[in-house]
Amino acid sequence: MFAEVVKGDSSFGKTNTLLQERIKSFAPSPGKPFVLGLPTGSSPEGVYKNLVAAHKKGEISFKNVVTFNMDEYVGIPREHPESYHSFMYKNFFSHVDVDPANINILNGNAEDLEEECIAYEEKIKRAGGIELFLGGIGPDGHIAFNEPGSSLRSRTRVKTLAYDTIIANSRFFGNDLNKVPKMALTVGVQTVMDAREVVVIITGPHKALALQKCIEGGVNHMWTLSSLQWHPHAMIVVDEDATLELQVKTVKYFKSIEQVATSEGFGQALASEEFVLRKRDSVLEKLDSPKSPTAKTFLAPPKPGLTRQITPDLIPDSMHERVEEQPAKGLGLDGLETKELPLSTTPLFPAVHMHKRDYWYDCGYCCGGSSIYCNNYGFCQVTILPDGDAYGYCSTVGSAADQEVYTTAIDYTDWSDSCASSTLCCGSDNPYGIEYIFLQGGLSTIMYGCDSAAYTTTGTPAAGLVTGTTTPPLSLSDTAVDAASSTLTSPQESLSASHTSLESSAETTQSALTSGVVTSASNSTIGVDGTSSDQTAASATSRTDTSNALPSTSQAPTSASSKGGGRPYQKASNLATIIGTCVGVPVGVAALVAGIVIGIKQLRKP
Ligand SMILES: N[C@@H]1[C@@H](O)[C@H](O)[C@@H](COP(=O)(O)O)O[C@@H]1O
Repeated sequence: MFAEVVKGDSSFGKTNTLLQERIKSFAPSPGKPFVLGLPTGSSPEGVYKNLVAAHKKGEISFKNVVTFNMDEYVGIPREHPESYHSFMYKNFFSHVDVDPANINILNGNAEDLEEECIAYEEKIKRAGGIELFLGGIGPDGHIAFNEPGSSLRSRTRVKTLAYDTIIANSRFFGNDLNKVPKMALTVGVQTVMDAREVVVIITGPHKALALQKCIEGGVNHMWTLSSLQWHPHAMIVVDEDATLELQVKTVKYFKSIEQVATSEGFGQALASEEFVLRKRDSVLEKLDSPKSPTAKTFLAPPKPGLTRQITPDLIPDSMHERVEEQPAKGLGLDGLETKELPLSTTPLFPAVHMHKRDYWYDCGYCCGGSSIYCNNYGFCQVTILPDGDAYGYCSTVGSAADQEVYTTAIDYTDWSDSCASSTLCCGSDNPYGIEYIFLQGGLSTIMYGCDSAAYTTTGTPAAGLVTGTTTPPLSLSDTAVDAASSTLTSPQESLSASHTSLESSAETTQSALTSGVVTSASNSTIGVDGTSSDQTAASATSRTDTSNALPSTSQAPTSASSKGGGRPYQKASNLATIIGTCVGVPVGVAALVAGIVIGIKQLRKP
């Protein structure tokens, strides 16, 4: 696309000059008329004036010019002053020597409008196609009446006018929108594009946006003129006002290339089709000459016998069939030598997976008939660390003498700490029994033992170790097992986490004990006068008074010199809660009974 920026009215002069040049150089004759596409509107008015003037001066004849107008309103008589028929005769045809038989304008009053449009396309074709289409645009960038959204491949057809166009054209109808026809016949975008050359006049600031969209934007059916970007010979002649929305760079670019082209002697010349064809023939002749390296004889003919199936047989196969199953032994895919490395003898994980876990067994297991228990009121905890250490923990609340937390740590490998003749029972006579459990092979085997100061003797692992199945004698619940499995972590992580957990457990328990979590149940649940004779039963059952509470951390043995000679004392995280739960229920029940008894007594009072 070429845009020529001219000043004011000179746009008409330029276009006029160009048209005259084209017609003259074409040298039209009755057998070879110049086919000219023409627009209406104020934009081409000046061009028509100039052409008429030139004709009157004898500079140009339109005798052998065939014209095809772009468009016409539907529904207004051709004699209507604003019909495009009237416009064309008034502004051009009546003043030049054009043969009326060569004038083609769409008939907006045709009985069959579609037929009229099809016939129009056919007439253009029979006339040899349009040599030059002159055009203008609407403010919305439409060319002819190809309103926004028109197909860029459209051809002559009936078109509904856009509201913007009706408003724009109302100036010709006394500014009365109702008088503006709503339909028109128009050549299509493709009809314009088929012309050998397209020249469009765009003037005035009201068309600046359309010009910008068409030149700087992409090809878009909302600005149908933009289709000219595809045209090999399109020229837009604009005035300065129309360039207002263009980038300065764009305007300067077009101005500069025009200057260069003119100074180099190219101007806006457009060789005739005949000239181009002649040129092409002579070029082909040269190329085909036997002396030419591109002559046909130089092109190697296809080798005889070399045949190829036109359509290859489509034999379905699957990808795996195309790939070699096994690479050649000793060779990798990329041809590199490979060799099998022996499997490492060091397992990634120790055969025995130690799971860090605090096992709390409820009172039932510790006290109620379990062969492993601390004593009648024992709470047992075993913490197994990934390095194989197991921290045993046992506490009792049975009596003042038993209210001592016992702890020890036993190396997994150091079975001398185990009771050599363990029967898995620390025994009711051993108030400081320790249980420890090892989970082996993902809980498939459970090893457990029993240890206490009294029972610690030297012995072999087998003596103190009993292997069991997944149903541990301590009846680990499914939840406990699941939780144990979920604690599978790297030894380093587990070790560090377990230390952190143990530290925080100690703090939690300390704070729980100090804040009286254990006693709160008795205060709130019992709700009876502590001096009542019924309290004795309640407190005897519940053991929730602070005197019976577990010792604080400071009271617990903390060194290897404590009973059992174990490692530093470790507190359990939820010891207080468990105790609270264990003792809370009987306390609650007792309180309820006590309350009822007191209530009955009070009722009986006169
Ligand atoms: N159908 C015509 C177009 O062919 C013309 O280009 C346009 C612009 O008219 P003007 O030049 O008066 O602005 O008006 C009408 O919509």
